[in-house]
Amino acid sequence: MVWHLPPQWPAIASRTHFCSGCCFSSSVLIFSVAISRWRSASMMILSRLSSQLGLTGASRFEAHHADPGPSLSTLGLLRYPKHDKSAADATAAPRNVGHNKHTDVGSLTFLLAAQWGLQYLSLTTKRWEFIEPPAGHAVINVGDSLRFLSGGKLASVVHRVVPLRRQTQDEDRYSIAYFLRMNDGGVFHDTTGKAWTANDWHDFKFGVFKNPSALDAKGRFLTGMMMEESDKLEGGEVQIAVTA
Ligand SMILES: O=C(O)CCC(=O)C(=O)O
Ligand SMILES: [Fe+2]
Repeated sequence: MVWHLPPQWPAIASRTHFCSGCCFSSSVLIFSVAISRWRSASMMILSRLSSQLGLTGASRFEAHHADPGPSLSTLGLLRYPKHDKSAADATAAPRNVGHNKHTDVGSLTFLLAAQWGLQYLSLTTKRWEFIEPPAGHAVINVGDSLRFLSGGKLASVVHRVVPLRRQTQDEDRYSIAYFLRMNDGGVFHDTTGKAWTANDWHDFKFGVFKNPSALDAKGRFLTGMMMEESDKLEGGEVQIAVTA
């Protein structure tokens, strides 16, 4: 889903550079306004989806995302450092820059990025396809908990971040993601019928991100059980995990 950002919303979507010092501290207010607006927009989307699916009362998606939580909803600011494997100092250059294939842990993700790099796994072509950074818009992903809560009626997108040219990225890439997550203790069932609380699923999946080969050799949890049958991709796999 691509979401149009109204012009009066904080102008952070088109930024292609942030430093961790002055840029960040001068942006705290902007980020808090952004979080509040993205949360409102996310709740509106949840409400429309609940109505479309005929959900009522406590089974509506909004009921699992009450404010104040507690919840693990969060804002992430990601930097993918530039690198060039063929450069003279290639040994010192960052390697394996990107984000490995995954589905998002929570309910909805509001993703802003002005630079290329995001790919999704097309269920139609069975290939990784680049998503053109949509100027003035956010990309919105359905995450695992919303997919499971909806009993599979809503699908999560398997996605990853890769350098545009395989070994080279000419500039740092930045993205901002607002992750709306269910209230702690909220329960859903995965595709095997196993019950999880939202926070247990979050913690388990972050363990998988850190150590996929030990905890999730088949990539089932990484991909929110979206790739049970169709893990055959054109273009091969890349193992990438480095952001800063
Ligand atoms: O940086 C991006 O464009 C995507 C980041 C992402 O998929 C994530 O943090 O879950
Ligand atoms: Fe993601």
